[in-house]
Amino acid sequence: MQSIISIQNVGKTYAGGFTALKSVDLEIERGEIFALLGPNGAGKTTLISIVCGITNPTSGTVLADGHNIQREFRAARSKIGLVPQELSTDSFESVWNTVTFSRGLFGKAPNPAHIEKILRQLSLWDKKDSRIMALSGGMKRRVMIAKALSHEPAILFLDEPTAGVDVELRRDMWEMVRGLRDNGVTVILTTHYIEEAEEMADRIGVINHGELVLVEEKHALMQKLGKKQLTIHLQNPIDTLPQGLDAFGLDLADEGNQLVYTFDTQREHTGIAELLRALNQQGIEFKDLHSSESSLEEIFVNLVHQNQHARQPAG
Ligand SMILES: Nc1ncnc2c1ncn2[C@@H]1O[C@H](COP(=O)(O)OP(=O)(O)OP(=O)(O)O)[C@@H](O)[C@H]1O
Repeated sequence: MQSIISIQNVGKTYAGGFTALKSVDLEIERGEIFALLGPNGAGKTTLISIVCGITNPTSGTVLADGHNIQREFRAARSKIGLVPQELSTDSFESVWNTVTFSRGLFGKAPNPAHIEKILRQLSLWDKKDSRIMALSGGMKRRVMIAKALSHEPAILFLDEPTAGVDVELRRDMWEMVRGLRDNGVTVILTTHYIEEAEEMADRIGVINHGELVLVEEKHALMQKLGKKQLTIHLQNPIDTLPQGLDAFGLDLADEGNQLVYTFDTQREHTGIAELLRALNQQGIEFKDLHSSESSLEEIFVNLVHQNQHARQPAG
């Protein structure tokens, strides 16, 4: 099946000569939640702005549901809802009028039932007659989402949707995004909260210095790059590691009370059985074992770090 968004060879050099995107290729599948991660200034907003037709690329093409964003702007844009990073809604208008007006901008016939549905979904129904400027920051953010959904887009972009919102609203928004996906909407979000990507995304793309350094299904990514650690709590502390355990690359922790064994989740044999046998042979007794998996956050930090090292000139 054709991807809902096709980004081919997209590059962007700003007027001042700064290259924010090099040559990005990315296919977004219909109905997925795709999280775009990257440090500040990596090029996430630039990429989103190009896909939404707000910024022109210096090279390459973008198709939204088969429509070229530059040559067929109206058709392509009508497929897209965008919730920008900055809250720009601060008017005297009511919530209802604001959201209804947004729909009209896309040339869609009025549909009060649809507007009511999204306001209810976003817990804004009882605020429908309130002026935007009288709402809290969290409520304003919900209005931004309602506006983006007003014309029934097939694709929703959320640029940092939960920056600065409280935990409750964040959870509500995750719930809402999942609901949208269940209704067939494709969601692309950027976030600095790795937890958010870990919780929500089907696939993850990592962008760094204007390059897409990785695109992977979330579980595969965690499987592939994740490391597991086994912590062995010893019966009696030891000062040094016996030579017989050299092959395992163990670390001594907690003043000799713990041994930490790190292994790749990808490997067929974890080596745990051998390690436990070796401990037994060395007469090292333990009272507890505890294993943990690296989080997406650790994986992400490693990736961005590696990428930075790779970019530094040798010498
Ligand atoms: N209009 C512009 N003119 C010149 N440079 C720009 C312009 N807009 C963005 N940039 C630069 O392009 C780079 C990428 O910016 P962009 O906003 O896309 O990053 P981002 O990944 O969204 O960052 P953040 O996480 O901080 O939002 C930055 O170095 C930024 O300074």
